[in-house]
This record gives sequence, structure tokens and C-alpha cells, in this order.
Amino acid sequence: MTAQASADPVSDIVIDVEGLTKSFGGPPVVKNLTMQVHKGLIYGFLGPNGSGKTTTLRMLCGLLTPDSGHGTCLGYDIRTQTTDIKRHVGYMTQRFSLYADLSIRENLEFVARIYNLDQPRKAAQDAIVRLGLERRADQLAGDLSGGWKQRLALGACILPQPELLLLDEPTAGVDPKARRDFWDEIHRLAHEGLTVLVSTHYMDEAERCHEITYIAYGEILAHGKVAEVVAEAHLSTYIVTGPQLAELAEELEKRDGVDMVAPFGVELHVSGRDGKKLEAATADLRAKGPQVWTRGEPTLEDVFIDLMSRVPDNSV
Ligand SMILES: Nc1ncnc2c1ncn2[C@@H]1O[C@H](COP(=O)(O)OP(=O)(O)OP(=O)(O)O)[C@@H](O)[C@H]1O
Repeated sequence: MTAQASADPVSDIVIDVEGLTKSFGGPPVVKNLTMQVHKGLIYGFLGPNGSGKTTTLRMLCGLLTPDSGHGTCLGYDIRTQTTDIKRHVGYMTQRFSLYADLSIRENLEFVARIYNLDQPRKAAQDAIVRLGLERRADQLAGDLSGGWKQRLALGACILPQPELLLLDEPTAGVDPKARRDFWDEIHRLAHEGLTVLVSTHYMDEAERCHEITYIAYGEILAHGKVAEVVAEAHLSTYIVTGPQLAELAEELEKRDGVDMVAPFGVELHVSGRDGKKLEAATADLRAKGPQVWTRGEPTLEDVFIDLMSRVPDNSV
């Protein structure tokens, strides 16, 4: 955890919103959402498809007006000062939106000119160096692999030197090495004082955030540092190895006291919200074998699967 992550002065609050609600004609997709984000933090936004993450990001940066609720982003009112917010926020949408038939350098220079930067060529060159894009600078953006495209999009986002980055699933479909490089860069930016709000479905990325919020059906179900979210779920977990795990899983799913059974490679994670009930429900199987049962710590993924199982499916 960085120094920024533990700093907590009230004046350092970058996002401060209360009771945000939004619907698109039907039932609300974001309900009474209250959150605060501190400067220099990487704040992860997690939740199933359709849970309202993008809608929330768009309300925070002034692209959507909430039906009710209020608050500030970078000190500006999210209802009345949206132009100021947009000037200081970099928003990377789910879809790559730069010009496929321009090179990396041309794209970056173009963005620099749109933002009226003093020295667009220099700004583009600095971004190219910063993101390690030198060897590819003259390659057409449309010919880049997914990972390099995302890096270019990030480069374009940070050109105007925003104070806040909103990244909506920035690494979806990107390979693990490119994802890691992308996240190393996000950490460097946060270390320099940039605040980053990022939505993701990847557990390893969630674990790289200073704070996370889990949202489902437009409501926050869990929030805190990763370890806090795991601890507060109060899940008891056994890790089971050995033969016939699929048959065992089928049997366990029928038992009261077992709330979640999930295969992880050659292991089965068996969890329950009530430790005593879980023990009782599994006692005969643990005594009998042939599998080996050991007490384990639930992973963040265990916790999220459990949280998801508590709410109805919201995907379309
Ligand atoms: N402009 C819109 N008009 C109508 N419905 C919308 C609009 N934008 C979003 N929705 C609906 O609102 C709900 C929440 O969508 P949102 O994109 O905020 O979820 P999400 O958590 O970002 O999902 P994902 O993980 O799939 O990106 C969905 O049911 C979506 O279909």
C-alpha cells in the first residue's frame, strides 16, 4: 500500500457523492449510491454485468445527470459544473475510440491539439516515451494488438494532465502481460498523485486496488480495502483436494449450511456464511475421505461469488 493510500485528510476527497439514483425509464439502475474517493487512490469498481458501474462513472464525470442525489467531483458540483469536471477528468470508455487510420504519434498529436496544449508535438512525444511506445510510434493505431491499443488510449487520456482518471474496464480482453504493464503504469500515475477510478471484472486487478467497491443491482454491497472486504464477508472456507471432486461438489451443493462450492483448478473451495453450520454439514464427508479437507482463507473471488449468489441475476 502506498503512502497515498493511508493518507486520509478530509480535504483530499476527490469524489464525494450522496444518494445518486438514475433510471432510464424503467426501475433505477443506480440506487441511492453514496461514495467518497480520496486523492491518489486506485479505487476499484466491481460487480456483475449491468450492475450500474458505467452509469455511475458517467454521472461522476458529468456525462449523465442523476435523477436524484448530489455531490462533487474534484470539488465541482456534478449537476451544475460539468464543464469544469470534464476539463479535469480523463475518461477511458470500454471501446477503443481513437483513429484506426492514424499512427500512434498522429493520434496523440491530434488529441493534444484538441486540448489546445502548448506544444502538441512535444506532448505526444513525451507520452510515447512514458508509455514505452517509441518503437511503434509510427504504426497505425488500427494495426495494434489489444494491449497496445489500450496503452495508447491511456496515453491519450493522460495527455491533458487530468486530476482524475475514470477507466471503464480498460483491460477487457487484454493478455496478462499487457494487463500487468497497464496496471504498473496506473500505479505510477497514482503515486504521482492522480486519482483513478477503475471498473474491472478481473480479481487480480481488484487486488491491485487500494480500495474496492462491489456493486450489484445499482447498490453497494461491499466496500473497503481488499482484506477488509474479505474479512467482512465472514465466510468460512474449506479447501478440498483429491479424487472425485465433481461428484463431491454435486453432493455438497444440496446441503444446508454449504453456501458456495467452486472449483479452482485441482481444488474445490467450499464456503459457508455460518462456520458452525458448515462444519456440521460437512462433518461426515470430512471424516470419510478420500478427499483431503483443510481450512483455508476465502479468496476475493469466493467473496464475490457469494455476494452475487445473494442477489437476483441482473444481466440482460
Ligand atoms: N442509455 C441507456 N439507456 C437505457 N438503458 C441503459 C442505458 N445505459 C445503461 N442502461 C442500462 O442500465 C443498466 C446498467 O448498465 P451499466 O452499463 O451502468 O452497467 P455496468 O455495471 O457498467 O455493466 P457492464 O459490466 O456490463 O459494463 C443495464 O441494464 C443497461 O442496459
